[in-house]
Formats: sequence, structure tokens, C-alpha cells
Amino acid sequence: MEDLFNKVPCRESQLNDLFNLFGEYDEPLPCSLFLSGSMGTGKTLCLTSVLRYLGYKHVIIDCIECYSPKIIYETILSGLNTTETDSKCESILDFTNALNRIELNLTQYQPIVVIFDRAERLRNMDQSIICVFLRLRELCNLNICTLLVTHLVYDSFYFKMGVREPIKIYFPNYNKEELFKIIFLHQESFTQYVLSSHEVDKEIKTELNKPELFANFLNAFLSVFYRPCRDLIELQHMARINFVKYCEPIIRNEIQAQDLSKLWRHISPILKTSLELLYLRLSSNKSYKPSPGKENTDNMETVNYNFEKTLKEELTCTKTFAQSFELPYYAKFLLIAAYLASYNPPKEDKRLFMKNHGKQRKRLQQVKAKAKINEKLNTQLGPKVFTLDRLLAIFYAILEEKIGLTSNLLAQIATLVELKLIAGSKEIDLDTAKYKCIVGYDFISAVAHTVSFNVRKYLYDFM
Ligand SMILES: Nc1ncnc2c1ncn2[C@@H]1O[C@H](COP(=O)(O)OP(=O)(O)OP(=O)(O)O)[C@@H](O)[C@H]1O
Repeated sequence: MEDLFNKVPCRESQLNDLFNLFGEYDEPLPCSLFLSGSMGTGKTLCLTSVLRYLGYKHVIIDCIECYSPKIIYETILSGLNTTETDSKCESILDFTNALNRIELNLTQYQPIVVIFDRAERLRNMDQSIICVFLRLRELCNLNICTLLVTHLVYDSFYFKMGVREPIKIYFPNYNKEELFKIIFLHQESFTQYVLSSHEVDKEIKTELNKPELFANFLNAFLSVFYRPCRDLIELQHMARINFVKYCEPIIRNEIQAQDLSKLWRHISPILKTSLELLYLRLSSNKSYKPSPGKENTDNMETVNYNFEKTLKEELTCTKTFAQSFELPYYAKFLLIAAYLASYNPPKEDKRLFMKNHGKQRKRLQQVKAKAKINEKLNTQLGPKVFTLDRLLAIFYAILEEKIGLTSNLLAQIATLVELKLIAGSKEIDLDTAKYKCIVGYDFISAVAHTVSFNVRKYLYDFM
């Protein structure tokens, strides 16, 4: 058991609670438990470690994957390895009947734990379902315990009646010392990660393997990252990236592993820059490499500067900016439609967006006129105003699938206005609303790229 407590540090009280509640093999389990705490606070880890240690039968239901009651019932039954898996289980009655039938196959007091991970999703289902799960013990004769695991507090689960209050266990966020202790557990894997991407001689390898080096780095790292981020998973990810950078001057023999102040001066600007990348998970292919000839310490600042510049460029480039909005699928098409409406003359819409638009005769006058206009491209003249019905017409023309005009769709136009990607009124009025798309070509082509749409093909300027 000591081994388990060492593997899951800083969670002694929660582990003890779980051990006490689950008790001995032949003792009755509590009816239901409620585990809450922010993401990455070790809820799943503690629970699975305890259950594995005790050897209790358990089924984990991910409420995102099991999105309907039927799938939940069937996953529980198949998780219990019963012969009932083939039979259909459509309702609560079928489910409890099936549980009562399997009872015969199990030893009478065999403990069974059913875990609902991301249990907040259960709130979207019929209220009776969650009530049934919370008092499953009473509905069948099994020694069964239901466990809800969620990042919400208990008060966010509204029940009307018929609920037996579960026993609650709270997982608070880790403080700085605890985060240090947990990340430090994986010191070896961090060092292996550095060694896997660099060739180093034996002497340096010994230096890199020293726990003191990693401890020093982690202290420096947490002094910068602890304030803006408490998420263990993100911290581990950022620490992994930055530890490589911390070790690089040591590998290049530019800084001694013991020279803490030089190492701090080297890593502190890099840490500050990578703070801006928290949660972004940008591609790390552009990681900086010193160009040949820049191998002494004097050039280190230039290297750092270049690295910062690359990161800043990546952050400020239009593509990253466009993607950072994370627009939904139809909103992207609405924005593209708005761009096309702003930069194409309305009289060309028929030719651009309709399949059978008929032939257009080219009169000399027209050719001349076009040549004249082309001197000033629409895309350079700035956006023109368009009406809502024109926007919707273009939207439906460029969208291959046919979807209904719902209030959801119209609300997305209001969102685009709110995000300042389109200028206009937030009130959607088919008769009077006028809009203007205010994003540039680079932005729209980055957005269009994500939905595999070629904007150039539909722009009058490029015809
Ligand atoms: N005390 C700890 N000791 C060691 N590792 C930990 C500890 N707490 C969390 N972790 C690690 O953090 C990661 C996330 O933990 P876990 O999945 O248990 O969190 P969670 O609270 O269940 O998160 P979520 O709500 O997102 O499911 C895992 O990789 C786990 O190993």
C-alpha cells in the first residue's frame, strides 16, 4: 500500500477516504459517492489505483462516449462480463432486470463499482436516470456502488426528488510544492525526452541525469508558470518543452550544469516567451536551432532573440490568429460568404455562384469596362456593404449540404458581429440589416483552408 501512496503523492487524505469507504471485500459498499475537483487533480488516478489495489470489479463509463441511456446500460452490462450483453436493454426496467439476473452468476457480496466519469453530462439526460443510478443498490440485490466523477460542485446537479445524497470527496487544486513533487516524479522521462532528440557524450549524459539539474529547472519553471496556470497536464507539457531548451547550452558545452545563475539567465526569457503559448499547443517544428558558426556564448542572446522572434511571428501571423477564433463549421462558411459578398459586385453573383447561369456575351464595351475596373481591384478598394438576404443566398450557394435556416444559424451571424469579424447590427432583420466584412484576404483564406474551400475561385478579381 505504501507503494501506492508513493506513486500518487499529495493525495493521502483522498486515498484514505476511498480505502475507508470501500472497506473490506465482504463488507457492504456505500450506495453512491461523488468525487469532484478541477481537471487534472488526480480523481481518476486515485480511484483506479485504489480499485486496482483492492481488486474490486469496476466499470468506467465515459459519459461523453456513452451519450444515451441505452449505451450506458449496455456498457455497464458488458463491463460486468455477463451473458446479458447480447440482449437489448432499452429502458431502466430492462436494465434493473438484467442486473437482477446476473446476480445469480456472482458471489453474493462481490463488490461492484460503477464509475461515471464526466458525470456532468448525465444532467442532460432524463432526470430519473441519474436518480436511478444513485440508488442502484436498492433496485437490485448486488453489492454495487455508483460513483460520479466530475469537475463541477454538487450544487450544480439539480435534483427534484428521490435522490439519496451521495458521500462527497473533494480534490482541491495542487499548490506549488505539490506540483513540484508530482512533476518531479517523472524526472527520468523528462531526461529521456532530451536525450532522445540530442546526441550527447557520456559525461554530459551523467550531468543531465542528475536529479538536482531537473530540480533547479523545475524551480525556475514553476516560479514563472505557477501564477498563470495550475493545470498539471499543461504544466507537464510546457515543462517538457522548456527542459529541452534548458539543457541545450549544457549539451553544446556553453554553460556548465552547475552554473545556476547563467542557466537562469538563459532560460528566464525563454520561459516568459513560452508563457504566451500556454494551451495553444502550436507546432514545435520551428524550435530554434543555432545556425553554424553561432556556437559560443556571446551568440546565445542572438539565438534567444531569434527564438522569441519566431514564437512571436507564429503568434501574430494571421493564420494562427484566424484559427484562434475556433469558429464553428457553419460560422466559417457564413464568414466566407460575407467576405465574398463584400468583395464581389452584386451583379456578378449569378455568374459566380449559379451552375446554369447562361452564356454571357462579351461586348467590346464590357471588355473595356472590365479592363478599366481591373486597374482598381475590388479587394484593394475595401469591403462594400451587403444585405442579409444576399449573405444567406451566397452562404447556401457555397455550402454543399442543404441545411435549414434556423435561429441557430442567424445567431452565428450575431456572434460574428460581436467578434468584430463582420460590421453591422447585431439584431437580425431580414429587411433592413446591412453588413460589411472587415477581415482581410489572408484571414479569410486561412479560415477557408480549414474547411477546404477555395476562396479565389469565387472572387471576381481573380476571374
Ligand atoms: N497526485 C498525483 N500524482 C501523480 N500523478 C498525478 C497526480 N495527480 C494527477 N496526476 C497525473 O495527472 C494526469 C491527470 O490526472 P487524472 O486523469 O487522474 O485527473 P482527473 O482529475 O481525473 O482529470 P479529469 O477531470 O480531466 O478527468 C494523469 O496523467 C495523472 O497521472
